[in-house]
Amino acid sequence: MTRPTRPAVEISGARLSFGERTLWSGLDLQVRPGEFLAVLGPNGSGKTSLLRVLLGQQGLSAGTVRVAGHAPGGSNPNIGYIPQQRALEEGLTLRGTDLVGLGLDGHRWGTGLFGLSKRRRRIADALEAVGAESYANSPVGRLSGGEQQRLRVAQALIGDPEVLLCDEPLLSLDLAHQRVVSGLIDARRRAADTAVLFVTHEINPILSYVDRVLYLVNGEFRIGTPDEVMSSATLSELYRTHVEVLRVGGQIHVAGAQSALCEDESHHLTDQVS
Ligand SMILES: Nc1ncnc2c1ncn2[C@@H]1O[C@H](COP(=O)(O)OP(=O)(O)OP(=O)(O)O)[C@@H](O)[C@H]1O
Repeated sequence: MTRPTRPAVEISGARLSFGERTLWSGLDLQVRPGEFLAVLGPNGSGKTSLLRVLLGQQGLSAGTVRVAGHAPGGSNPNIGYIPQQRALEEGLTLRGTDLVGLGLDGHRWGTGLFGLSKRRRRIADALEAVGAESYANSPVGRLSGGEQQRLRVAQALIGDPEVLLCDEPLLSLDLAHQRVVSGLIDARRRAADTAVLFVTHEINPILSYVDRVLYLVNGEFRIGTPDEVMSSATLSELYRTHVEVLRVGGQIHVAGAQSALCEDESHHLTDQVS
């Protein structure tokens, strides 16, 4: 599919405040078609809120935003969304094919036989792309976290979105599944020029895919390549305390500012021993 040449996401002069508290302000960001942007920052820095703004679920306090050429809100079939990983209820009898088919809602499909068979084909292709064919007819509540997550990726990608918003899609997946899921997302943006905004606490599993980082801390932010943003100088400035960034074996390890970063430590240790 040919993508428009305009930015996939355009954010200008954006501010989001709740009462006295400003999560971010003066945010200007343009995300290109096919670009992979990682959104990083400690708990409560406003990463999920940014996705909610792009989805039209949260209004800005100031500024403007356009996603796939439109103001957010309504159902926008040009946006794919992978929500934060939550285990689906065990008793849920919905099958994988049904879950993935929900991703086609908002798209126009004929109701005749042709429309239905086209829809079935589309669902089968999406399931195949994430390697989920073997469990596509099982009740989703009985599947493992990794299997459920593959189905969510298929659901988000089935409409061939221009913009893919991912909220911690690797959370609670083991390393092998982290690689599979992040690899699928990367493959799609390369093949179809899909812009990816990927909220995460841990950059290492996706480091080789990331073009730019948006790092949010305490009302401040930096935008740049991983080398520009993930440096001792930049993070020390952002956290207003000494932070040491080490590159070891192609991975980034952040030390210091323990209280602000403590949740990252277990992930770093996991990665180090792998
Ligand atoms: N509608 C709202 N009204 C008031 N406060 C809100 C609202 N939505 C979010 N917040 C607050 O804004 C802050 C940022 O929340 P957000 O979920 O965006 O952070 P986050 O960076 O995604 O955090 P985490 O890493 O913990 O998921 C939190 O302190 C949250 O309580």
